[in-house]
Amino acid sequence: MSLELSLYREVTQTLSSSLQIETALKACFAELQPHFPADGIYINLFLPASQEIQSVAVADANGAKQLDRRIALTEEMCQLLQDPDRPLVRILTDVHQDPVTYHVLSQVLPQARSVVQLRLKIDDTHLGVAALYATKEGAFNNRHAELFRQFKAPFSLVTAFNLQSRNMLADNAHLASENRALRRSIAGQDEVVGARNGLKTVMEQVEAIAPLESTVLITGQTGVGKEVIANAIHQRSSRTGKPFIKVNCGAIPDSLIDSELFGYEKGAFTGAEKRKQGYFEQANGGTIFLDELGELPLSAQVRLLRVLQNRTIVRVGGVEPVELDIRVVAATHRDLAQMVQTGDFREDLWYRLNVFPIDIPGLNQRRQDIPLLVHHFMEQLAPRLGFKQLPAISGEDMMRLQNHAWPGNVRELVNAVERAMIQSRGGPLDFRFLSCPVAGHAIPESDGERPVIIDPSHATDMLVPLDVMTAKYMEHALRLTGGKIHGPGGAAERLKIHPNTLRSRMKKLGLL
Ligand SMILES: Nc1ncnc2c1ncn2[C@@H]1O[C@H](COP(=O)(O)OP(=O)(O)OP(=O)(O)O)[C@@H](O)[C@H]1O
Repeated sequence: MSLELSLYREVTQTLSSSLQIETALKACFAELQPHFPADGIYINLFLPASQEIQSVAVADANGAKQLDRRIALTEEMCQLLQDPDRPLVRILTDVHQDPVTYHVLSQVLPQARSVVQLRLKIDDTHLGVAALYATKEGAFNNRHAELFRQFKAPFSLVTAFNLQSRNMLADNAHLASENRALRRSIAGQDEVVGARNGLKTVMEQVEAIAPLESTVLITGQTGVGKEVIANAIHQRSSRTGKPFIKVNCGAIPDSLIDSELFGYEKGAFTGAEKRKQGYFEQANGGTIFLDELGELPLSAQVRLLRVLQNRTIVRVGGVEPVELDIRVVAATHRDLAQMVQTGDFREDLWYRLNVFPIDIPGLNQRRQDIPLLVHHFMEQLAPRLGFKQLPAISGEDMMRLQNHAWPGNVRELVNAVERAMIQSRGGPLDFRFLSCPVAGHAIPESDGERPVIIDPSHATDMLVPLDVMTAKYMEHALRLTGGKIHGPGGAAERLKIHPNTLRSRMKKLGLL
């Protein structure tokens, strides 16, 4: 058998010996080395779409590596490469002889001084080059070029397949990331955990009202998920993508309500150095979410009513009305109908807001959602708390969670899951700190350690107004905190309400 033929057989076999191009290239170089004064071999691909050369793999006597280096080409270089008259095999006694080769090799193989290059083509498509290189100039002659020429087909095939599988892998990675993004966006829509279970009726109302422009009033206890539902309405409306501005009405001091809600003109008051937009203007085109609406003082209620009626605002210190395109979603944990009766809430405003009320049941009325919620919060918290995989929860502890009273609703559940994850030592989560069963109406004190028994059956038939009861309880809380309202250990923290809300209620109840 001639030298050419036996070499061709060996090289073809080694090139097809591995799916790893660098492994195949290394074995191939071992076969070629005795016949060429070469120090190494490389394969480069031409990527016409991005006008780049992709350096794919390189091998020498010491080893081989897969590269993924991309080198940008000029328009002129691309034209040179695609020139049909570019020879199939070329010897460059000095790499400077060819501008494209020099441009590429100076970046990926700066030690190469001379090369014998084989152009890789399939069906007239220029794929790139396979080349032997030497670290000295003028290493190759015509005999080497002729010997190398016969490998055009095997090198082209191997390169084409490698290119195809690389593209497939890249496509797969791209599809996988698209898939993840889609899942995330679907999850975004379904962020409401329990939408098909305990919140099914609520979500039916959300789906029905979201596409309309109607004002919505969301009611439910603190921490029950009112903001989550307000968000779901916005996301499912035509205003999605536009601003969703949340205003905690209970957190704005009375004296600032007007300027915060409606903005102010330059010079409206001392310190008003330039015009400022209020929450309503910021929400223009989108949705304004008025949380803790029951805390809004009567004076601000009048102005809110005017906005709802006219869809215009006037900035503090201004005269011109500003037209707004706005959807109002309001929420409260208070009984507005009752407040209307006691004169604390304007009846006309209540009628305007109460167009489409959505009441969210407390967590203790939808215990079937608890496992789903726990899983959801574990997934949410895991990255921040450094969990590589989700911790387990024993059946006993899941029972404990399902039997707990949850006076703080979903917010309390989030906190309990976070606390259990922080305390976990790699084993299943331990929820023994929630030691109060439902039946006794025992609820944990805000420090979560000791259960407090609240047993209404000990009350007499003589009921006192709820405000009196609330005032007594607040006084009790202030005694325990030594009069401290806000900050760590303050009454607001222990009663789990915002300090401003506590202050405004104390004011209303005559405690301040
Ligand atoms: N159905 C739900 N799905 C996912 N997360 C929820 C759900 N309900 C509540 N949460 C989470 O529970 C916490 C409290 O919810 P949210 O702030 O919506 O309650 P809220 O009723 O508006 O509270 P507040 O009355 O204090 O304003 C948030 O962290 C929220 O993400």
